[in-house]
Amino acid sequence: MATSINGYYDVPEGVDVRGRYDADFAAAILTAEALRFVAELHREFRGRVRHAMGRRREAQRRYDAGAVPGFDPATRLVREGEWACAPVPPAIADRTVEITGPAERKMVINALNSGAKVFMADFEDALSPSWENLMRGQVNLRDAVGGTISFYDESRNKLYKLNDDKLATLFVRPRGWHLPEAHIFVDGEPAIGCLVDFGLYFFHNHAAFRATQGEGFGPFFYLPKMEHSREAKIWNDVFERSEKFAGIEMGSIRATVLIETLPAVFQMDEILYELRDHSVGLNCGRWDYIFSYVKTFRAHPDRLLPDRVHVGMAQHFMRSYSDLLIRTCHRRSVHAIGGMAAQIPVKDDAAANESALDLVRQDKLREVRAGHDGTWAAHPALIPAIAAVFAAHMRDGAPHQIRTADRDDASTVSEHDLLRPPHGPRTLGGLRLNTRVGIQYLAAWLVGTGSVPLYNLMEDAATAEISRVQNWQWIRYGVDVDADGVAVAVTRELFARVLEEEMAGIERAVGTEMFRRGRYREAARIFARQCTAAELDDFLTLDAYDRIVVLHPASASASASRL
Ligand SMILES: CC(=O)SCCNC(=O)CCNC(=O)[C@H](O)C(C)(C)COP(=O)(O)OP(=O)(O)OC[C@H]1O[C@@H](n2cnc3c(N)ncnc32)[C@H](O)[C@@H]1OP(=O)(O)O
Ligand SMILES: O=CC(=O)O
Ligand SMILES: [Mg+2]
Repeated sequence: MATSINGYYDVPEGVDVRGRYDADFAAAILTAEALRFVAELHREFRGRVRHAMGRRREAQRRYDAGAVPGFDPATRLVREGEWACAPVPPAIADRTVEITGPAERKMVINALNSGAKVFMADFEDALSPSWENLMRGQVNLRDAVGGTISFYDESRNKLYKLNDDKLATLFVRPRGWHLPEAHIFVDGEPAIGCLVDFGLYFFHNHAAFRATQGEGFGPFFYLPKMEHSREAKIWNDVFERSEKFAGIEMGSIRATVLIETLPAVFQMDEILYELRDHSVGLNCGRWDYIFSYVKTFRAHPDRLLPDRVHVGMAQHFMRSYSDLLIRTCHRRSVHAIGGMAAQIPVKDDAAANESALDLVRQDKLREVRAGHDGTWAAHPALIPAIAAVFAAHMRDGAPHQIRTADRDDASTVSEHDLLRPPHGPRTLGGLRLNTRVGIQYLAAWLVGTGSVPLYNLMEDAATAEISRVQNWQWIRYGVDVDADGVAVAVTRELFARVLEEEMAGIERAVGTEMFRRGRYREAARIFARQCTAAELDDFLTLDAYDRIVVLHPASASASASRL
């Protein structure tokens, strides 16, 4: 039932919705019952989330004082013990190609029709978390699960709707634990963002999903940016609480955790253990992982990164991470999913397009040979090539390699392997590229677009973070970069000049009118402040979040407090 009173959302006790009123949101998503469910999750788990965020800060203080992350002696028995996660549900035994993308209407339809086995609808790296994007995303997913989603593109006179068969199975990625939702207040504080994403989606879709997609299981989730198994335990308890609420069997909800922070690589067994009844594996979130390496070691000038383009999966620390992840997952009977190659189709240059495709194929070949059970695709046009590589190289023609690639050789991967600094050149070109990309990404994010094509690569929040923290690191330690054969120290002055020149370059490239209408100057100010801050900010998107918060009524406070 539509739940509005004179253009206001009908909210339960203690809940205040400060986002724009929209009759569709009120009718389809922000019902009093759904908001009550979200508020109950928030109330039950806020203390533990706050504690977990505090423990993150404590750990970072230890790293800042010279410590390095490592395996926890207290949980040795979990790592060494023989146990397995619950069996993989049949509906997702085959996850060889998973397409990802923001929960935007046309993209949701295209992704579900894409031929991929799974579609991960993203409220995280690929989505700018504005009120409109989040709520429209929820409406889109509800229509997708209900099978009614369609979209009419006027400019093309084209109607988008779901295929009759072979749709991808839906996973949803809520935001990380650190982000608040400033448009929904519970008991006077902003709601925990990921519990809003999870709670609204679960409330409206669990029954339909299990009936039409999950073959009795589900809904399915991807869980981002965790740093410790205590955070996985919170998710596990959120799932159990939700299953009880819905009256469905324990273990119905399933989730794949992204291992995309450096501390988490030492917690993979522990994370799977906490989620053992709800787990369907781990994923190599390589871009946030690189970002996290810099952030974790922000006080360690002996661990500086080379140019972003050189920090690939062939670096020793990245290969070790992927190998250990595969071994850990297969030992616990779940999928080890690969990551995202950054290359996307090049539209107007056949040769460049072929080389991009070739780089994607090489990346996927490395993954399937290493033992990954599936991988990510950023764009539908990449799916046939990726699927072909996996089909040709999966061991024994099975839908996964859980039992055929044990990777016991990776049991020797050590702390030293996982932490070994990457090598490669640092160049002025790298500083320029970081700056150009970081500003353009942030400008897009501020106007509501969370994933963009830039210089023929996919850029999202995770890749933009690398640009930001790498610049910060180089400025902070005044590193020498190669400028056409001459060593030049990166100073604030050099960065200021680079920024000015890159802004001029962006203006030339996008045109004066677009530059004026876009939020490039604001993006440059935020990016510059972050790159030159005395202390490295935790997240670019947390700092910039207040700038996309639009409250109704306007009298409400515009500032989201930190969790
Ligand atoms: C680090 C990480 O977290 S990775 C995971 C998060 N990142 C992502 O999910 C990125 C997903 N990919 C994308 O957003 C886009 O592909 C981009 C931004 C990289 C490229 O976008 P564009 O250059 O605009 O794509 P392009 O114009 O080639 O799109 C062509 C068609 O493919 C569709 N398409 C492109 N990417 C996707 C996708 N990921 N899912 C569904 N459809 C897609 C477009 O909707 C478009 O459809 P149309 O022809 O019906 O209009
Ligand atoms: O979320 C994925 C990543 O690479 O980051
Ligand atoms: Mg990520």
